[in-house]
Amino acid sequence: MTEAYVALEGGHVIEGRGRAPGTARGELVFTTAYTGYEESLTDPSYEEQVLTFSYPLIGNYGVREERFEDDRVHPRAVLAKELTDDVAGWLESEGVPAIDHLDTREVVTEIRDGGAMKCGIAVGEDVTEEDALAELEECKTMSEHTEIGAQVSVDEPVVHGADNDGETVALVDCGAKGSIVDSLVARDAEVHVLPYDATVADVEDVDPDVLFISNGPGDPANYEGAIELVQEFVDDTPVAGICLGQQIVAEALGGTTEKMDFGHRGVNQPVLDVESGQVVMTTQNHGYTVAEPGDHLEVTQINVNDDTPEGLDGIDHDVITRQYHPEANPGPEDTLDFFDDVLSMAEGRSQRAVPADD
Ligand SMILES: NC(=O)CC[C@H](N)C(=O)O
Repeated sequence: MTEAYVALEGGHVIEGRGRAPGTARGELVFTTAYTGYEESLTDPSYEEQVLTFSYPLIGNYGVREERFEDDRVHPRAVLAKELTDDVAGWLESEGVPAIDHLDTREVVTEIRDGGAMKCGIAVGEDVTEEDALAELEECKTMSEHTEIGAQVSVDEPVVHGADNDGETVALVDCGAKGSIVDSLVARDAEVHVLPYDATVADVEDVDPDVLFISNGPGDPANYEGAIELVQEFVDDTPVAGICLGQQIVAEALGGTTEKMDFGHRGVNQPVLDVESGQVVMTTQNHGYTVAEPGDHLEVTQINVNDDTPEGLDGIDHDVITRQYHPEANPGPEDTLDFFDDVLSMAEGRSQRAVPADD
């Protein structure tokens, strides 16, 4: 039988059943999502993390490419109570180690008590606990991955919806989920996906109606280029952001971010809209949060469980951001209208920029 070990920060080693071979290391996190494993596993925001599914059976409806958010699996390794052969085979073909038949309640409890932590993974015929511990030894914290944007971003600009007549969006790709592009294109936007380190001139070339900062992995402080773009354009161009995008916008406009203990990952996180009093169910996947919004941003939505900021509006600029994932995939579609709000804000800019003929 294949050996399989997870070495947790502090040296505790958990044993399971090997489902896809290899060694790996990363930040150990868990998601409570009970559906949408294909979307989660292809979400670039999981780059450099090891993903534990707390839901006990993963893979019961197969693996289909049309549900992928990107063209590869992003977590470094996958842990679950039970993985189907479909998912295990997919992970093996992607070279991503996978382990099941371990006590995921124990893993989740360790993370809840100790916070998201480093881990080492070893799966294979001849691997030992020491191999997993050696991986743990080499593991970096998320904020030490200073070049993580380069691992997940496009290298060159890519245009989607070139024939659309709607607003022009410059989407800074810090690891964008495909569904963000799809949600904008479906609303008639022309979306210019730009590398995470796009320059001011690159954005000026697009002359966007809105500058949109995507989701993405790692510490928002490591995206200096995107932070500068927001500072450069916010006076004249509406700005939107999702997840990492909200954190980058806050950093750019005088707010601060901080690491959470174990973050929010799942598809039923309740969010309160402060003004309307309405609660929506949201998809989340983040380990950092906005700590202070600063003087230029107002918190419009909060997480019902822990009051962390879930939505920000510009006080003196056209800015809207969300900490959760309005594009769903996986998860509930309660908040898709965020994209309508972003494009209405952009329309205001395009009307200002193009004076009426009459
Ligand atoms: N999904 C995301 O954009 C994640 C944002 C950031 N990397 C975090 O962990 O908080």
